[in-house]
Formats: sequence, structure tokens, C-alpha cells
Amino acid sequence: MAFEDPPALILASVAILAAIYVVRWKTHPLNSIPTVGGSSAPGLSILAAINFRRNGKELIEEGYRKYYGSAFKVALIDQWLVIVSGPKMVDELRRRPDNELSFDEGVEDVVQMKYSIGHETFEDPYHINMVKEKLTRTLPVILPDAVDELKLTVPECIPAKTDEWTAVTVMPAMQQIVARVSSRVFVGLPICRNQDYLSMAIRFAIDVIKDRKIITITPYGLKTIVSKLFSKTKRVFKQATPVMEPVINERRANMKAFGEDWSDKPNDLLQWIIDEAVLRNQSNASIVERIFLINFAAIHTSSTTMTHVLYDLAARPEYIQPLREEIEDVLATDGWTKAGIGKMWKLDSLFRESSRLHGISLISLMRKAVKDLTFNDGTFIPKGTVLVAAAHATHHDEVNYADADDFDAFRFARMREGEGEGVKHQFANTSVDYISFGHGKHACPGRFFASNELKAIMAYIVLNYDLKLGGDGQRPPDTYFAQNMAPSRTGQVLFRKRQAASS
Ligand code: HEM
Repeated sequence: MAFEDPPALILASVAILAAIYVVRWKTHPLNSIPTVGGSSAPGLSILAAINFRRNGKELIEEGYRKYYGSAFKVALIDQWLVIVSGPKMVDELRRRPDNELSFDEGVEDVVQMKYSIGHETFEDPYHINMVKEKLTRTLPVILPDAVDELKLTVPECIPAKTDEWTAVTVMPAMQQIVARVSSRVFVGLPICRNQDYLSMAIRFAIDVIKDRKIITITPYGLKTIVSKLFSKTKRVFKQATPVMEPVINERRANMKAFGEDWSDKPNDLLQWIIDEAVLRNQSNASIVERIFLINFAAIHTSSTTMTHVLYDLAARPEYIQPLREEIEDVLATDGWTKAGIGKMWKLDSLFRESSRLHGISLISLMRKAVKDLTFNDGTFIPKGTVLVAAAHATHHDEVNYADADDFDAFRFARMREGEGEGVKHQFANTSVDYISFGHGKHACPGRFFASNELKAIMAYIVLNYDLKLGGDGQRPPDTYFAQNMAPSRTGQVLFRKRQAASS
């Protein structure tokens, strides 16, 4: 009898466990989706996750090549990430309704802010519609404020002289410029010049990611208390309140005193949110949270984009003169207006090309399946799966772009010259081949503001400075980890103030 034979008993137990292991592995709902970067076997996927952390860019490229037009998966430390590619799959990803593939749940997976943000802000995010509709519609009116602010802040952050080259570390300079110019439009004077506030706005995206790391490893029952004790984002809300509250209270008081007759009522995002908060009887804390959620979406993304563009332009100075000519011509007829910025096709193309080649991430269109579903190609996606599109690989595909790895600053300006192509290839336009801003109903609602703001800042820099790379003349390298990519944080560009600068 086996019971009387201990080695046989052990052998039988091992065999049963091995069989259970194989059955569980083979019947895992994601098993039909091929894995790239290692084994999907339980226990071994940790090695695949380490591999993906180190070689994310190469592994996504490998998956894109092998499974183009379909889906593959890579291992993260705590879950699988399903990556789709090809126009049909990207189109399906953006078209599926939120009750199948949820944008909010996808974001929540990355930010885990349920514990640091009030329920009201989370459940009723009207500030997003304000960015999508009012901010975009009001652009012609608010752009002069942004231009006014950038003319003050750019010379402070790029303190170059006419007779010598000055090295500027690009990333922190762009963060400061973008934070201040955006804040002028988001919260107005005087908050937009309060350095404590600006530092919080710049740091906020990093604070959110640091919080996420702690919250994900905390057991469910303890998340609320851990967030209360350690959340950096909660601390930012607390520290920002004394800076913002006097302004909010003053504006509330003016609304009460003057109502519709308040003649010089501010026209900024903060005021629009206060208007809504008053109607809904909401607290100042809710207003502060909403402003910081917009800062989270706007400042890191925009300053990263600016940093890439400056590195690209400094590495290819032959593009500077044609840009200057375009900008000077347009300013002579239209001035610093939205209509003028819209006519700067070469400048627009520079941004689209730089974001195509670099971008803010290797992936885009993050969604979470909130029910089981089957894609049109038959791929089964179980509830709870996180899906993304392979942005970087799509943007580097020769099928989509000729000489896809080459930096051709004016490629999109040339494409726009074709009949009926004027809008299609502009920076803010999304398509299945261009997903830097996502695509579909959740495509970045701030992209029209970002496009105008960043082009205005860059136009001012190009007009007022000569720029070049120092050292060996090589563009500071991007860094990659897992699905993330970032421009060099320490890279420098040399600036010299132009003699004949027109401001
Ligand atoms: C160059 C700068 C920017 C880039 C590259 C960028 C990129 C993105 C991307 C990729 C998404 C997700 C889209 C999707 O998954 O389909 C997104 C969403 C979002 N962005 Fe931006 N963004 C930028 C600037 C801004 C600015 C300036 C604002 C605010 C004024 C903003 C506000 C938002 C918001 C609120 C969402 C969430 C949309 C929703 O909930 O439906 N972004 N952005």
C-alpha cells in the first residue's frame, strides 16, 4: 500500500501538486494571450517582471513585431499588462464603452488615489469637462495671460547673456516655466507666482506615484489608515490649502457681494471651479483637490514634452532659422494670438515629431476590463485585465511613418500642405497611428491648451535665444524602465541671448 511507503506518498503528493500547478497555469484566463519576456508559469512570472522592468522598451518592440494586429502580455510585479497593436485593435480599445473597458479604473490602477482624494471629487469629476470644453473654448481669451506670464518667467529660468553661452539644466527649467505659465491660467495671480505652490504643483505627480507604491503593498483593511498617516498627496492638499484658501474665500465673498455684477471677475479655471462648487455647496478642500488633479495631468506631461523638444532642437540647430522666420512672419501679422499660434505649422510639426519619437510613455490608452469580453479578433479578456496600446512602437513603425526612426522636424508641416490635410496632422490631432494624447472619447482634453501654451513658450525661446548642445553634441539620452520612458533629468542646453531679439 502507498500509505505504508513514505517515499511513494511524497512522490504522489508532489505529482498531485504539480498537476494542480499545471492545470491552474494552463487554465488561467489570460493563458491564451502570448507572453513576452519570460514564462507565465506561476512563480516564474516574477523573473519575467524583472526582465520587463529592465528591458521594457525592447520587449514591447519584440511583442509588437511578433503579435502585430493582436495582443500579447508582459509581467509587472503585481499583475499582467496586456498590450495591443495595429489600427484595428487600437480602434477597438478606444471604442469599447466604459462599462466594458474603463478609463477611470485604468487610471486608478496607476494612481491609487481613492484613498487620498475625497469621494465627491472622485465620483463627480466635473473639472475634467471644464478642461475639455471651457478651457478649450476660452483659449483665445486666456492665451494673452499665458503669454504675459511666459515673457516674465522664461528670462528668469533661462538667464542667458548676449556675449556668452550659458548652460541651463533643461528639465527643472521647463518644469518651472510650464508650472508658472499653466498656473496663471489655472489659478491666476497671485497664486501662480507663489513658489511654494509651484513647487507643490511640480512635485505632485511624483508624490502620487510614491503614494501608489505604498498603497499597493498595503493590505486592504489598512489602506485608509496608511493613507491618512503617510500619504504625500494628502499632505500636499493640506499644505496648499493655506496658500489657496485666502484667494478662494475672497472670491466667494465677491460672488456673494456682487453676484452677476462682479465686473472684474477672474476668468481662470479656479474661478470656474469655484462657480460650480458654490452651486453644489462644496468645500474649499474639494476645490483644492480638483486643481491638483489638473496639475497632475498637465504639468509633468507638458514639461516632459518641452524638455524633449528643446533637446531635439538643440541637437538639430539647422531647424532654428526656418522656425524663426515662420514665427516672425506670423507675429508681424497676427501677434501673440491663438490664430497666430495656429498658423505656425513648422513649430507645430516640431512638437508632433518630437512627441512621436519620444513621448511621455511607451504606452497609451490605458483601460481596465470591468467585465469579461472578447475582442473582434477572438482574444478573450477576463474582467480585471489592464490593457494598453503600444504607443512608442506604433510611432516608430515604418508602416505608419517613412524613415520612422529619423527626426524630421517639418514632416507634418509638409503633410499638412496636401489638400484637406490641414487639421489631420496637427500636434493636437489624434488617430490610431498617433496616440501621444491617447485617442477617442478619453483623448487628453487638455491637448489644445497644451499645444498652444507650449508652442507660445517655444516661439518665445526661439526668437530670443540661440541654443545648442554642449559637450560632445549628443542629445541627452532618454531613460527607459518597464513601460515608462523619460528625458534626461540632468541634460543641459547652452543658451545665448539674441542681440536682435524681438519679444
Ligand atoms: C503635452 C502635454 C500632454 C500630454 C502628452 C498628455 C497626454 C495625455 C494622455 C495620453 C491621456 C490619456 C488619454 C487616453 O488614455 O485616451 C491624457 C488624459 C488627460 N489629460 Fe492630458 N496630456 C497633456 C497635457 C494636459 C494638460 C495641459 C491638461 C489640462 C489642462 C491635461 C488634462 C488631462 C485630463 C484631465 C485627462 C483625463 C481625461 C479623462 O478623464 O477622460 N493634459 N493626457
